[in-house]
Amino acid sequence: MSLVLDDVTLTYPDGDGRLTALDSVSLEVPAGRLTAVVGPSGSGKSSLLAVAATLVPPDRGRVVVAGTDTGALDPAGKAALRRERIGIVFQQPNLLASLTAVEQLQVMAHLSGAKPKAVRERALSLLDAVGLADLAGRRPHQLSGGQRQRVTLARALMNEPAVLLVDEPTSALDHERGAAIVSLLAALTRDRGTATILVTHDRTHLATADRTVTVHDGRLSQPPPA
Ligand SMILES: Nc1ncnc2c1ncn2[C@@H]1O[C@H](COP(=O)(O)OP(=O)(O)OP(=O)(O)O)[C@@H](O)[C@H]1O
Repeated sequence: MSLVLDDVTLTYPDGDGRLTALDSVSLEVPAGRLTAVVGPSGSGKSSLLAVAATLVPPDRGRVVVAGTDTGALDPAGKAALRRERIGIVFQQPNLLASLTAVEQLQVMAHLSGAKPKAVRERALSLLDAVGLADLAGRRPHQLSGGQRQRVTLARALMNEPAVLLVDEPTSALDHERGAAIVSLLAALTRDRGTATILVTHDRTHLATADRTVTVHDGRLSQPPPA
């Protein structure tokens, strides 16, 4: 298992008390498999991703990323783990306006100490994998919304993450382009062997996933009926 959440509870301050965003959540995401997470607004989906990304520590329970129990890590250790083992894709493609597509990927490897030529080759090969081989020299304003989201997917894979966390990547896209992004995500998950979580509100994407879990009031439940 590349990502394990074991009996995770997360609360936020709420007036005089605490709001339980995740309630004893356990989830195992194997390498090379796409797990979709669905649930109503406010049910805890983003909180689940934030805990899995080690951005928010749980009140209770364990988060194990690629065999590392993250509870034992200090902030620097968590930052290194995020950099080296976790790829994150947010709802909006947060690309840097002044950089070309290939440069967006190259900056990810800036701290890794890899040789610039090898970094550029990897960046170009990932852009090829997401169907953008011809657009490597374009800046974000010269790309469509779907193309920008493809760049963010390729960028998230730059450091060969074991875990890929993807939050509503299709919310800014029409249905057809959204479906194409999810199919691409499923193919990349299998090809690259990442343990992938996809948060989505679009149930038509679920057929593409290997497994679906539903969050309700911070609790995970079994797959919904098709
Ligand atoms: N930083 C925070 N402080 C306090 N409460 C929070 C915080 N972040 C989220 N919450 C609350 O925790 C619960 C779960 O929120 P979360 O963002 O995880 O839900 P979600 O399923 O991702 O929602 P959406 O689909 O609308 O994005 C909600 O009741 C929300 O109001």
